[in-house]
Amino acid sequence: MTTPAYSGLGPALTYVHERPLEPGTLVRVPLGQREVLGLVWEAPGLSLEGLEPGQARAVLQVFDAIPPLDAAWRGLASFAARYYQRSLGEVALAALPPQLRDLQAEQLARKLKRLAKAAGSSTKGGHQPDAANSNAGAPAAESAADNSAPPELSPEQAVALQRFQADDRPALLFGTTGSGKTEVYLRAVQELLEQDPQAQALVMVPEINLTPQLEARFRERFARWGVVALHSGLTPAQRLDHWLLAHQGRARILLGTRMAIFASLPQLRLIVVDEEHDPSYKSQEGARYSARDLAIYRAKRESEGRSPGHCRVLLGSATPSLESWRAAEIGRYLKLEMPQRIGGGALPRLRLVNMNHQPKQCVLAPALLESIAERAARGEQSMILLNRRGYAPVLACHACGWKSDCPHCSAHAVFHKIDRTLRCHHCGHSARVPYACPDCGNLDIAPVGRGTEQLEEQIAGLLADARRADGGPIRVLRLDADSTRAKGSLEQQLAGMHEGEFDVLVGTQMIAKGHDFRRITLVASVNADGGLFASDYRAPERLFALLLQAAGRAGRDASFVASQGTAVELWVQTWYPEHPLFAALAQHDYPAFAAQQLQEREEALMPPYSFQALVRAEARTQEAAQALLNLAAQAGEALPGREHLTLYPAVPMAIQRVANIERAQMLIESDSRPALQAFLAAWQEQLQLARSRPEAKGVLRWAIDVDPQAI
Ligand SMILES: Nc1ncnc2c1ncn2[C@@H]1O[C@H](COP(=O)(O)OP(=O)(O)OP(=O)(O)O)[C@@H](O)[C@H]1O
Ligand SMILES: [Zn+2]
Repeated sequence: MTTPAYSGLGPALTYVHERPLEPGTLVRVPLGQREVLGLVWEAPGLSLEGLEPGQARAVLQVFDAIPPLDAAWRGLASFAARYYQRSLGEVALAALPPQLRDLQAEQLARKLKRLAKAAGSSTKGGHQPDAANSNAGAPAAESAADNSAPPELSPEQAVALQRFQADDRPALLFGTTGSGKTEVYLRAVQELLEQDPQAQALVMVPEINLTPQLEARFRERFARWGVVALHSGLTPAQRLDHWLLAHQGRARILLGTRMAIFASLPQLRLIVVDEEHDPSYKSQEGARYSARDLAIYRAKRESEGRSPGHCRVLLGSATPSLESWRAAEIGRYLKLEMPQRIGGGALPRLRLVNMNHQPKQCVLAPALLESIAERAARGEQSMILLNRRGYAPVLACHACGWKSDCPHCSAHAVFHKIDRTLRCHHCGHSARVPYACPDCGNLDIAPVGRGTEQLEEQIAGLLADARRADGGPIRVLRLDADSTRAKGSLEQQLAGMHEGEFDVLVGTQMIAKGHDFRRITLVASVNADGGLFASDYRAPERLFALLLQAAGRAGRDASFVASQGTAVELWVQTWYPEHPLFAALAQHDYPAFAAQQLQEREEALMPPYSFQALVRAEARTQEAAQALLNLAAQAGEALPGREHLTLYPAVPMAIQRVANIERAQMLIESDSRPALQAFLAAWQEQLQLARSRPEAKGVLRWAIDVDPQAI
């Protein structure tokens, strides 16, 4: 009984083999005219009696050079498929390294031999696998010696670690920015691996490129145990190597992005989820799983039949998700707190800039600009957050009202001055900036609004006369998805920032995340207001986290701050300085903010007090997309769980058309997770049936998003 790597096939398929195969064994099987990778799955109740010879096809190859995927892993895949409403085959096989699909059994066997040999020759002890070094396949240069001695834990770190180890619940490490959460992760991993010579640890981070320091620290300290990485930036060959090393238990530490939650780790005993609030843990395609939520499930599943705390989870954040925060408040998770920064440094003081009182058209308030210049002159760095890339979000003609809309999407094409293009950030459409207004011929078309490209240009202009500490002109660095497209450029630019090559860092949310900048003393946010009034109920939570995380990049080196005699500040330019969000921000009071948000959510019966799913349909016309959802909703009236659910009418998505495809969505809400789950499982059939109705002609696809993060 195997499930091939293609979705939409429904239940597993039956194959025969001359000898029994253990569940979890990787095989190659025929499927139609093709030969595909499959996984042997348990099929309780399946009987081969009465099966005519030739009715089931034969397994072609058995990958017996590696052990089968274990029961806990299979349990995780089944659960994820069920919970996120996808087929088991899709989830299970998408969780395997893609290159495995193209491999013959003997090729795999050869690869394993090579890996084993590399491991044997690269270190005396034989524990450090060559491929553990993710640096583009370069041979492992580091010796197996433990070359960096861990620092002594701060009292708060020591208490947190001790309490973590004395409990068996999932733990939420609520540690302020710069409180040294990473060191707690490192120590938890170290003590586990020392105490259990087999144990493996999984450490997840939102985006690995953003935290090269974290990766470096794990590699330095734990080289002897084999550290491998798993993320989308690896070559297919590296990904396979790393996966195999983890699967064989030879790499004992796996560092990865959300996809790593599905890695095979037969001796898994600890899962760390750093920056657990980060939206990137939720997949936005295929099975829309939350790696953080699956971490909780996986640890529980791994502990089944063993001691309760056999596999532990450690979530960490200075701004936890409200879901995790609440779980910690009610004792479902263990709450660990580290309110102090390492070195006792202060958190930045909030300075709200009331934009109603600034000179007209001002980009940065004069006082802010002055403060940035003064800091640069003293050798301090500043960081300016603007969560919008490009030069301007739209070009407009003031004569006729023409706007630079994307021809394929219901969205503006963004003006990028660098290459004079209009680029759609939704479908990727790109066109040259027109010389004159395409509608009326007016030559005077102008950018409206501001993106990072423009901010970078303006700041450079505004600070043209200012000087850095060495007397040279101020250097501005811009970091966003555009400036870091080339491989390695993000790492390189970040390194430059760390080394003090730049005075001002301008960028999107990627500059606010996790970085341990040592010389930043000022952080400014220049267009946060959008988040104050957005329609998505998660917008305030996102905005608060973003601002607090951004603020957390400042003043991280207490002795530097003291020696400079400087004031560490968070500047926020806003048209709404009275907004209550800023009062909580001024106090750096996440618990107060969370309490207020949770109260609102409870009153409105929003998650985490209710459970949601979003069904999205894509079609040639908006009518068809909506019709599919509405028809399926009608057909679902009698399904199990329905009485506990609210189905809202289908509506166009916020960006209704992308790449000429119309998109609609329907929100489903319930106060009962099991009811929602039961309904969704049964409802898929109705959605499928609704597709063949004439009203739904032109529907291309639909998908369910359980626990959606954006509505
Ligand atoms: N016990 C310790 N002794 C000395 N320095 C430490 C100790 N623990 C951590 N540090 C240092 O403190 C700094 C901040 O630590 P870290 O980056 O882990 O903070 P964090 O809690 O992850 O913050 P953020 O949430 O902002 O990412 C780092 O430079 C780290 O090397
Ligand atoms: Zn577009």
